[in-house]
Amino acid sequence: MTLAELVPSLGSSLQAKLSERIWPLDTALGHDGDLLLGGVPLTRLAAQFGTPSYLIDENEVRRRARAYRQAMPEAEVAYAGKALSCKAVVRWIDEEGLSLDVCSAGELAVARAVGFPAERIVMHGNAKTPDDLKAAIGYGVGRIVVDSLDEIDQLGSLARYPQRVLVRVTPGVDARTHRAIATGVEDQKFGFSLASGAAEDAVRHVLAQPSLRLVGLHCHIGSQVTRVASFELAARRMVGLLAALHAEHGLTLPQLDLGGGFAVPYLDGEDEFDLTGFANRVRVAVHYECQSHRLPVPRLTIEPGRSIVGPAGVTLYRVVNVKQGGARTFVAVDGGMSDNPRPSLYGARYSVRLVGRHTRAPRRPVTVVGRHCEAGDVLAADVPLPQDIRAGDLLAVPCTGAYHHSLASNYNQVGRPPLIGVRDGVATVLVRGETEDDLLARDLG
Ligand SMILES: Cc1ncc(COP(=O)(O)O)c(C=O)c1O
Ligand SMILES: N[C@@H](CCCC[NH3+])C(=O)O
Repeated sequence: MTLAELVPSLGSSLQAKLSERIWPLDTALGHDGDLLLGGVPLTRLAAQFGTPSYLIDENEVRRRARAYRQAMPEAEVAYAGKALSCKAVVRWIDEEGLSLDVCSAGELAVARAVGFPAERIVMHGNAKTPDDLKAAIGYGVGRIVVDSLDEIDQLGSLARYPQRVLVRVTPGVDARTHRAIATGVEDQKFGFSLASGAAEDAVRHVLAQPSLRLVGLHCHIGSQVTRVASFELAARRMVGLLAALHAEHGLTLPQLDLGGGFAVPYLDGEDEFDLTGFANRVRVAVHYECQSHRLPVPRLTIEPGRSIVGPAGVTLYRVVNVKQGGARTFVAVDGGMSDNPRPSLYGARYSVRLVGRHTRAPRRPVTVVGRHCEAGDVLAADVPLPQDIRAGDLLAVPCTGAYHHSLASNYNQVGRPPLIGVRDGVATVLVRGETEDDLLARDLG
């Protein structure tokens, strides 16, 4: 069963729902080609907040958070804040009873600002700075996931017993995702290799630090992972390591964190991740392996980021011009790689929809490009849009809630767009957009 089928919609709408599954569940068709997100017309949001704007549907985020808890009630679900971190979203996550994965003092500061319970915070990072570690210790975060021998030494001298830690392990599992976001394979910067014995060395190193208390192991095989079998394999290998540590040190580690990485569909027709299948197969694999090694079953943690917030987000753009260039028609919008670098980084593909007017014009493939000074600033190649698309039209891009706001830049001195929350017909500015004054204020000349 997929996440969309697991939990019924929280909100209700009298309007017709969109059949495409890439929009938040409550997205409704409005008048004259408008769409309603969280009960608010997109044309009204564009008029009120300008474009580009990031929109996030609060009910969709909450629904997804609940679906994870429901699919794995025995596990801890820690939202990965790197996907989208701001006070409101972190507050929703807290209210839904999830834990939180942070990977910098900055992400922790957001959690602290809303009083997120420290014991439900896990800190990650392959190169945590002394400031990151001090912030984590200062707030008393529940667990720190150590990722290098240097870090273990440093944390050992900064922390007071019992600072709980997990060791990040690279299990040697190829999750068959984009190379830049595949983190379970050998020969890369994250974690300690299982195959080489580095993970067991790291455990010995932690055990030698009197201020640290080892409570478990962690792995994260990558992001936008579609294959449940990859998670299952990683889980088996991790239990194998728990068993080896039990044999060598007599250690019974109570926690096993299997990371995040659950894929979401970006294009209509792409499959939803099989969340129930994942939960069942991983549960069975862990129980089976534990039984065969005569180990107690550890408490599992999973860390979904993208799959909690990605499909809850929509970005609005205004068309600036339409140009025939060689073989292609370019539709240039008022945003681009500064608000969405994913196409340039990962070759990510998106669907684009004209909003706010009806047209009978046939659709033809166009290339939606941004405003930045790079030929590679393409937001969506070969997407069908009506032939009469023109300057001033409003475009909406779904599935932009994860790794858009958090990856945004100020390239070409462009201010980052606002983040607008929508829920039950009400829109709220969650993070205001950056102005030229904001950018100039940091420039001390
Ligand atoms: C340690 C860790 N946990 C969780 C995540 C969240 O991944 P995703 O957003 O793909 O669920 C990441 C990012 O890939 C990560 O590095
Ligand atoms: N930024 C990546 C995901 C990184 C996951 C974090 N480890 C993306 O947009 O797909």
